[in-house]
Amino acid sequence: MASNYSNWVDAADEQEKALANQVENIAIAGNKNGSGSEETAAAPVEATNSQDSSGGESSTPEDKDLPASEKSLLQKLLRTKLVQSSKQLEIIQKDPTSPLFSATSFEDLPLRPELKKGVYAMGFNAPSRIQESALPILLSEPPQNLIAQSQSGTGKTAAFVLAMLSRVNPELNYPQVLCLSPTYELAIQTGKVVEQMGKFCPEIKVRFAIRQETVPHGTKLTEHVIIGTPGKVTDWAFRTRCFDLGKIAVFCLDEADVMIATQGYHDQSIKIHRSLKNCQKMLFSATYDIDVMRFAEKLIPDATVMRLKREEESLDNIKQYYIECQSPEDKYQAIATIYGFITVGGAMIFCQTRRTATWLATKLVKDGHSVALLHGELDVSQRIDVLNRFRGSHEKILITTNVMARGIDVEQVTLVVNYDLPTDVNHQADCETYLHRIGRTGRFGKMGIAINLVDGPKTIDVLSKIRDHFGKPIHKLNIDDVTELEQLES
Ligand SMILES: Nc1ncnc2c1ncn2[C@@H]1O[C@H](COP(=O)(O)OP(=O)(O)OP(=O)(O)O)[C@@H](O)[C@H]1O
Repeated sequence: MASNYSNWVDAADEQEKALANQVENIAIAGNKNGSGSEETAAAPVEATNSQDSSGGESSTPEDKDLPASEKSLLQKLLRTKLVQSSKQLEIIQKDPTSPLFSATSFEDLPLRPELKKGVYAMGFNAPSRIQESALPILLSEPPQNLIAQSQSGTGKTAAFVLAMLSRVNPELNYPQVLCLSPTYELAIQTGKVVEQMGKFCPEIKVRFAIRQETVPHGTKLTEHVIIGTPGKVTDWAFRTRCFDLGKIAVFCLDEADVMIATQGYHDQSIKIHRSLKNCQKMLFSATYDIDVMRFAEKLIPDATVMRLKREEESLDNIKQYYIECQSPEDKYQAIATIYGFITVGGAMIFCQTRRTATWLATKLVKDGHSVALLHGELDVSQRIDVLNRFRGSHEKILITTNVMARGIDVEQVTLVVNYDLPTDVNHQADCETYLHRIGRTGRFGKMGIAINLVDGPKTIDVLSKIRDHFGKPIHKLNIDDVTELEQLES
């Protein structure tokens, strides 16, 4: 059941090799300056640290070429669909059909007063549906196991962080809670949520088990919570032996489906899972395909399972569009045009390979745009630097690969563009990754827009499969046609 790749990034690498020829064609055809793909792909990635003071708002050559009416219309489309007040959020949370709905308040949940204080300090007024339904199970005595599915951006992280922190006994100075994340960035982000929610529990200490973190030989960890990636956690648990898996009281697998379905993660996660004793287990994700869910249920046979129906998986607050491109040049041109419209929020542009991402970022920078680039090959400090700059809106556009597809929560992302549609190694539609990618926008009830670029029968077929899978419309967006835009807006 597990795929043949040792991890998420390796899987992307393999896809990169498989797609090499296709990328070559894009590069050659898409480069107006006439330089070949190797040259552009290998160009220094100034894109990561572009100091363009325009911040993405300057008048670009594409801006100037566009009719003013068209420009203002797409801007309006983006703006009106994206800005949402806390009043609107309150209304959404009272709508029983919304995944953010809750009948209860945080006061009704069995949370410690310090944790409630932390939640309110984060500006959360009411729990979301997943928080409302998962927390009573996770906080019950005796502890119960849970396999939970909830749409992207609906507050799963807050749910499991509250459960994890509730179970810590700060008087015991050893790791009691273990949370596994598939990527370095996600582990750090979860750690930040732990820090914020645990603000009034200063006695609870957290340790990251991620790349570049080391533990001197013979050390025993005294922190209560470990958040890390499977490789480093395996290393610490079985080689360094700086903590005892047998003493872990809570085990959380975030993005559980990819942890189960990707071979390297699978092997490490299962090895860790096997060494747990008397431990509460919680699995969270926005997606579980049938095989993964079957496996998860076998792994934790006594777990309560919370599943979504297929038609509930994708969120209505994320409007999906596609732009039909005639050629690879056209695809680049579409991005350059869209760039001119991003005056609010931020955008994430997903490419299938590091190479395409690098090529696209380099070309956009050469053409005078300010964009950031993040992929798995950058070193750790570069990755964090790029993400922080993007979070701080220093760059409004992040060009990236699947490494950023899951879990990353950047509130102001209003637009996701699939420069390449997500496909597996067999070039088939990767519906789960699609859902996670578009879920980087439309966080917690905000409106978001996802735009897919298609450039030929193969990609149109992939998009049709994705549309049929989720049963949600993906509208055609003709950025040259103002009337069509007007219709789409309504
Ligand atoms: N009860 C709440 N009230 C208001 N905002 C909330 C609440 N719970 C979570 N949020 C906010 O909603 C955003 C999305 O939450 P979170 O990252 O936990 O979603 P998720 O379900 O884990 O998403 P993903 O599937 O992408 O991992 C975050 O910015 C978080 O701070």
